[in-house]
Amino acid sequence: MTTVEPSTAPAQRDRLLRRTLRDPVAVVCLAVLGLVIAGSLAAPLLTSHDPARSVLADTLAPMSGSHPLGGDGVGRDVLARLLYGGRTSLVGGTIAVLVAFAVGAPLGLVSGFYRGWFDAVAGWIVNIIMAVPAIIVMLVVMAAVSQDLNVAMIVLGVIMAPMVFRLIRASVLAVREELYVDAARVAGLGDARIMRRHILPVVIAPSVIQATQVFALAIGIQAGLAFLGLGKASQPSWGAMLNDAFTNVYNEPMLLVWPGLAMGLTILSSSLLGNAVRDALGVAEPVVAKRRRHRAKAAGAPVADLPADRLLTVSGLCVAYGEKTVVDGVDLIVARGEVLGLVGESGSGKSQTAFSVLGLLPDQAEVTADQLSFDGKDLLGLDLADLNALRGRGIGYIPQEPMSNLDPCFRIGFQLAEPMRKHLRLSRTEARTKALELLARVGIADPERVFRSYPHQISGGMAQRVLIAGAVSCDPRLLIADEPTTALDVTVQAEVLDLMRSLQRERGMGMILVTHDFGVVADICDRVAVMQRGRIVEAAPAARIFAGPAHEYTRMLLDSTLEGGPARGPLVTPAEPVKEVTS
Ligand SMILES: Nc1ncnc2c1ncn2[C@@H]1O[C@H](COP(=O)(O)OP(=O)(O)OP(=O)(O)O)[C@@H](O)[C@H]1O
Repeated sequence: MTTVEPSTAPAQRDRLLRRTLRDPVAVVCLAVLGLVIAGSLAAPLLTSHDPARSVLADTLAPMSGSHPLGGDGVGRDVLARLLYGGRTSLVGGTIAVLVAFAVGAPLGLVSGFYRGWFDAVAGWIVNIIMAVPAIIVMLVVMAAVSQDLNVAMIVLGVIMAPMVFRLIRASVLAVREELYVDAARVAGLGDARIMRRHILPVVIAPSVIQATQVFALAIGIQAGLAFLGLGKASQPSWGAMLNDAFTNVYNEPMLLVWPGLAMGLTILSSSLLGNAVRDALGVAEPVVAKRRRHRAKAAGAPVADLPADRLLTVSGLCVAYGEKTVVDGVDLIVARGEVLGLVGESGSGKSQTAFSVLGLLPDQAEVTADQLSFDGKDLLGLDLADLNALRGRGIGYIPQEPMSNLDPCFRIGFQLAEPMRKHLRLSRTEARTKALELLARVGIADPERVFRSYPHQISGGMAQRVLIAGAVSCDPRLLIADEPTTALDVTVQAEVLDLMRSLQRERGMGMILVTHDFGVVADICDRVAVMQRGRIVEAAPAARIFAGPAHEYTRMLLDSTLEGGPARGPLVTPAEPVKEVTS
């Protein structure tokens, strides 16, 4: 097995920066924020005026060489107040973010991870803080403790900590139930290690967006307080500038423009930058790209040498999570129009293999392969954009849980039409027509109604038909179906399998059917690869497997299916592969 060096934190940061900088919106936002930060840091160099000093003669002074943006209502230089006011806003926003995360993040992590009495007490305290009217508390603190706007920002940070707490707690709760976290526990990893490896990476992306929101909100609230006249007179701020500008709005309307513009641009840029960073974090690190880069250095078999009918070639595929190898040197081939059953007990690595082909594994997965090619294209050389174009168009995917794979917020029609508009460049009307045809094709009696429905308004069987329609909508050459019938009623299972088989024949698609059920294999598969503990132990035409399985593990799986008996425990056999005999 070829191994990939675990990526270092600086390398991850570099990758994140590079990905963020690929987004033009992020670049503009960074430029605006950079200007605001540079302007406020360089304020003493850019202006010689004291932002708090009034000169009667400069009251509402027009723009001039000595006052590039003029004077305000009490004769202070507007440019100086704008630049120094930026400092107040940026420092205030940063204080609020730091306090909110310093209080909310550890509490959220511990509460979500350990639950129990700590979670109950923390939840109770958080509810109390959230019930307190924030603005009144800040007014009281400013009146009783200090007029400094930074003190108000500390209070604001504490008041916003519950938002951070709830977000982080919810993220931790979502991930702590995952099987792989249980596996890490069972493997004897300590809590700190599990948190660092499995929990923190999940929490970072939502935290980034939350931090930018808290920052933007804090700047707005700070300006609001200053607008109300709070804060020290010696502390210039954009809010105080707005206050002065309103007093003189009829005489000098431009006074409103500068602080308004500075505030608007800063708040907008930090929010949009948060979205861009979140997107960059959310785009799965090119697990596949990792693998590709790795492979690019190695001499893989030239894709051009593959037989013309070969659709997918997987050779020497390995997937590891830290010390744990979950796919260990898997070789698979799928010919055009062929249905390959990938069979094995739960946890044998079937889904991980399928997700490797789709490039859908999480960041933590270390993936390597001697070869991974699809339809004559070396998947190892594709960048993320090409891979995205390939998913849907080249490779379709049918998941196990139909309901959780449909977004409850959008109508079925929208969810079906959107990929077609993107991949096939169809107009809204064309995509609608095609979606309705597809719904009819997958056996939905009233396509119009289902098209207009939300996911909760249809049954599980219908939802799976919708997902099948979606998977074939962009005419993929390979369909990967991960236990597509497991979540369905027995009576619906056979219909869905029939549907998949007829669609596959009619469109000549290759298919990988991930299943643990030999009954399903018998129904639909041409060839079978049997997986045990991350390895293919036997691969052969389906008829040959049914006639006489060569590997003991295959025999055991087959027996348990045919007997219809209770599931047996895992069979401990040497995972020695039985080589495929090509027919
Ligand atoms: N993110 C992860 N981190 C660590 N281990 C993981 C992760 N995801 C999956 N695994 C582990 O990889 C192994 C293979 O999982 P996989 O989902 O491929 O099994 P499967 O054969 O498809 O089983 P099932 O039929 O139950 O889905 C399992 O032991 C699983 O716990």
